[in-house]
Amino acid sequence: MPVENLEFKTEINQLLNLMIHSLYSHKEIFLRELLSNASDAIDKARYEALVNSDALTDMGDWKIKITADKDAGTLTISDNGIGMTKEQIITELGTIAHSGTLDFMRALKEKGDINLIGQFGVGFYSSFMVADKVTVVTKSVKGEPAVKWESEAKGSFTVDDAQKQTRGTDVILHIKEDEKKYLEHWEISSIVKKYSDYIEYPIVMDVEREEDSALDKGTKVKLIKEETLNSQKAIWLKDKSEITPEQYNEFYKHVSRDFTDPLSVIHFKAEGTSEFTALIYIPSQVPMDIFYEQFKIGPVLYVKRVQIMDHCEELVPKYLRFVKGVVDSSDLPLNVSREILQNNPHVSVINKNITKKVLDTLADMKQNDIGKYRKFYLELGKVLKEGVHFDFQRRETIADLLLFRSTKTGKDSYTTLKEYVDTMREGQEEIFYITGASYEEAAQSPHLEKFNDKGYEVLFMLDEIDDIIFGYFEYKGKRLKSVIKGSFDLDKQDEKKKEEEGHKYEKLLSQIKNRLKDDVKEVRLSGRLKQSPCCLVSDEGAIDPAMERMLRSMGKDVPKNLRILEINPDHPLIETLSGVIEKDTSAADAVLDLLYEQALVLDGNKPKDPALFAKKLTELMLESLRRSA
Ligand SMILES: Nc1ncnc2c1ncn2[C@@H]1O[C@H](COP(=O)(O)OP(=O)(O)OP(=O)(O)O)[C@@H](O)[C@H]1O
Repeated sequence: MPVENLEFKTEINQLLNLMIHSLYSHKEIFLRELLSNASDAIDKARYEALVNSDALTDMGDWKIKITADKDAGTLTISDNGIGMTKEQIITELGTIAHSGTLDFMRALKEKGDINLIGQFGVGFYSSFMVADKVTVVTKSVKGEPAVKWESEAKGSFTVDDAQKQTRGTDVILHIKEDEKKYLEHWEISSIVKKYSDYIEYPIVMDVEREEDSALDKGTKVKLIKEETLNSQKAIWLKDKSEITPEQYNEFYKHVSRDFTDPLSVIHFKAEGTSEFTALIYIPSQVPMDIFYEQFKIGPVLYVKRVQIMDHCEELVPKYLRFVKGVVDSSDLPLNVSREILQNNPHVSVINKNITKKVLDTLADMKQNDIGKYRKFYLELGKVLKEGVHFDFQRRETIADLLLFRSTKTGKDSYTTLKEYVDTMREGQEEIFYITGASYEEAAQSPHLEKFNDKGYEVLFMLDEIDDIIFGYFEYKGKRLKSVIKGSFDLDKQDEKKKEEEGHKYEKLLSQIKNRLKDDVKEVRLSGRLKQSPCCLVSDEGAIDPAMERMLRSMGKDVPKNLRILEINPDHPLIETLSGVIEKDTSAADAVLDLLYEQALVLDGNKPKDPALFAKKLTELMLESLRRSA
């Protein structure tokens, strides 16, 4: 076939430009990435051989070979893995941008930090940090002719026929003039030890050694010997005492594609009805895409040391989707399918065990190292708390792990549900909470006035999903109740007073109802206001306004939900207004409109008609200035 010249996809081009000009200080990671690709390719071939016995005849002797040719200035990484067909190599290495690349470019734009590279699957392209040209020669397990891919990362790559008899891939790096140290045996060997020691296939290299000659005693001869650079033992199968914290961290970076050290390591072996080993990590940073649908959930699944699946979502509940790691089961069949996984008793035992271990680890951290726990919570608490809604059995255990700011903690401290309940006012039957977009917004809400006045603590719920999670939750027999929904009478005296005032304000209430009939469903006297004249509240079972706004911003069709306007009978504005309306029913209509618009603003909304609102305010300001002029 003639040589084909193809263009890289735009995003890949941008990435390649970055790689070529990168000042990133850990360029050595290119080798880690290529060895990891080689190991993945062997995993795939090995799996293929196991489930499809016709596919590979020469299975076994799996190996990754590194060859440094100082004369040619090339470093070659060869594997006898699955290989690529022509079609695959064009898509995989040029025309589709893997999600890792896209996420990396996006993160780079936001944070401008090349160090983020370790977090994303930009693996192969990191070769261009040390090479000015890369050639890939590969032969697929599918038996198609071998292909050669080549590029200098200048916008395009070529694809051509190649001569290669054996299955697998050779990645040949033409090392840049100033990166020649990567052709040295000691350098390569130390990088392999540092990053890729746990790779379970031998990573070998030909090394020249001087040895005593067997033929001519007393003389030395130079011999080329193949040496294995890695210890090859799957880290999760080693004894804990044999593993250093650095090795644990390095392996974490390998499985998670995160470049920061993990927050916690959980390594355990289960024996009994189900036999498995798990090496699970809690990350220290929230993964960028954790709230996207395409986020890959679950640890890598191995069955008897054979990698079966990159991410096995059946092994962890969704609210623990931030955990990364490896599970190696001795009970599952090698050709395990998604259907088998969904109904397999061993899988549910593993899931239960991991869930318990992670929750226990978090509880322990919270108890013994609250600083570290807060760091975890600020990053990942939002995901963990989904468990209160979805994991009925463990909802109180998870609830005990949650931290809240409240009207009593201030901005920088936290309380827990347990502390809240332990210090509840006598006779208080419910746990009060307020939703809001920020601490400041919630803290200044008029809905809190009476609660503050009477000394009731109110928890702040600042994530959009909070109302859904906590709206129907009971903790130790106490219901959680939103202070912006339903009506409140915080003491018996208030109730009586409201009855009397209801009579006094009858005309005012009916006039407001009349004036705002299209905007609010009800107008009533408030039991929760102290300083403000009015506020908007929802019915007990209604959707939270923050949630409603979020759904609308996502383009969802949410039915219009009329709110209730509550007015404060003790506020001088309301009293004066009532006096005016008693004399002339419609004399204060403009003020009633403003009152409603103001309640909307306080609620985090725009006024109904911002231009009209501004005009009315201007008129009022002018009037007041004229009076004092
Ligand atoms: N040695 C290899 N043998 C077979 N296929 C390979 C090899 N190296 C790369 N590939 C193919 O090229 C694709 C792109 O590789 P790249 O390193 O850029 O990203 P990735 O490995 O998919 O992502 P990540 O680095 O997150 O694992 C791989 O998914 C794989 O399909």
